[in-house]
Amino acid sequence: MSHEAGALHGDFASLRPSWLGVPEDVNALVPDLWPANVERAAGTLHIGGLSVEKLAAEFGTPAYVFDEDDFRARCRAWTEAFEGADVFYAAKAFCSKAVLRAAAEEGLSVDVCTAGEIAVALAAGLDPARLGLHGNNKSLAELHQAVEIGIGRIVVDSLQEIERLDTIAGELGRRPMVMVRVNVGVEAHTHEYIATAHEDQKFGFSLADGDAYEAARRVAHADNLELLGLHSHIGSQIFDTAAFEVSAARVARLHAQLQTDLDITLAELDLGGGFGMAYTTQDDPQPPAVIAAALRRIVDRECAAASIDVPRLSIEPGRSIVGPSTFTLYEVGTVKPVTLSAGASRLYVSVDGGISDNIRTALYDATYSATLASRSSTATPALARVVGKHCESGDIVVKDEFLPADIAPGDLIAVPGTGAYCRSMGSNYNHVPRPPVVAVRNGEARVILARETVEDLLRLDLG
Ligand SMILES: Cc1ncc(COP(=O)(O)O)c(C=O)c1O
Ligand SMILES: N[C@@H](CCCC[NH3+])C(=O)O
Repeated sequence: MSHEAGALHGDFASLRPSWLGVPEDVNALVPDLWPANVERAAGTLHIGGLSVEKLAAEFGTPAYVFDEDDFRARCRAWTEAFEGADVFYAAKAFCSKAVLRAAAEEGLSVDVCTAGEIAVALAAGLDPARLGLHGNNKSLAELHQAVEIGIGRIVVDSLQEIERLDTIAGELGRRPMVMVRVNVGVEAHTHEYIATAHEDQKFGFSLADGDAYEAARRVAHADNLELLGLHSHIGSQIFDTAAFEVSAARVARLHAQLQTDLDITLAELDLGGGFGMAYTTQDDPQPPAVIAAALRRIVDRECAAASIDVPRLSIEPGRSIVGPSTFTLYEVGTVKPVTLSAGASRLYVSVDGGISDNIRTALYDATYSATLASRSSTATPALARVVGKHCESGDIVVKDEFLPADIAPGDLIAVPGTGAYCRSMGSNYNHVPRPPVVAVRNGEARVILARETVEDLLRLDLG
């Protein structure tokens, strides 16, 4: 069945965002939105030479399809741009043994923020000294474990935590490396829920009211803690280099002030993560080299002004490394044209996943794109919305996209840019089991995170 009639009729322009143009070729893949090894061959989407139909037949849908070489190349792009600095892969973006191991093989350290993420890193065989532990409410057990196994750095987030950590370290006879998370007060241009350095939120110590200074002073004077340096992270999915620059300048100034006032040397300065990636044509991320040059320039300038040595830098990108490396493969179930005002219609394309495998659209109003993956089509582009199978009208995966008007049940569609904060924030709402992650490398596919099953869910239901 074709929905061509009406697809481009009526006042449909008012239904789509201004940046979304009608594509000349609805089968074309917008470069930069797809993992490096994805192409359309004989009509069908392929990754590393494997067709999505073959992947769907072998692993089922929905499935996250991960381009491992793309991920590794992005790891290297950050380590090369930040040569001489430490790059921590932020495991919260996506955490599995294979991915943490790959990051470590490419020379990255790993940022973890719970006992669960620590467990995966240890199970992957990572050296605890290459882990950094974050969190605004780490439990006593988490702090104890971190000190006991010799985690490389613990980023403290409250005065209570400094006391707790000092006590635990004393009891264990250890002296952990500590960083102080500074809230630099930068209003980052991103969704409110993923900005972390405006004043009214839970992370870090305020720079403006002196809390950060006091926290660093207390760590420096604690009996059992070693002050490694300061840490700042202003939020996530940020494109504005100026926001990173202002933040780096502020935290570098505090770094210099503490060195002078307390007559100590702070070995390291961590500038956090949050670098944006492209989800649609409206996103234009800066390459790592540009970001690195801008940040280095600021830190060098501040250190020169204070006549102090430039500290070792570290950063913590998550999304910008793993996000673009993955697409989600769905099967289309039902296709429903919905007539809206002025006679225009929108095609509701329902897929076999939804808010349970990608909550970002609902939670942050995030934008994604999609393509018909199992074949190409000569049909007219129709304004479509990709929705899930959940009992929730906000269950939207892709809010606005042009898909061929002949899209039909049984077709496969692919949504790129789903490597970060999709599987890791997944749920089993409506008892929909979480999809697997299938890694493709050297023309071979393997499951690195298994599909959850209904049996898994029933096992937890004790009656
Ligand atoms: C402390 C910290 N570091 C790193 C990250 C990673 O951010 P992103 O995935 O946006 O690079 C986050 C998440 O925002 C974070 O809270
Ligand atoms: N979960 C958020 C990012 C928060 C990152 C952690 N501080 C997202 O999907 O964009």
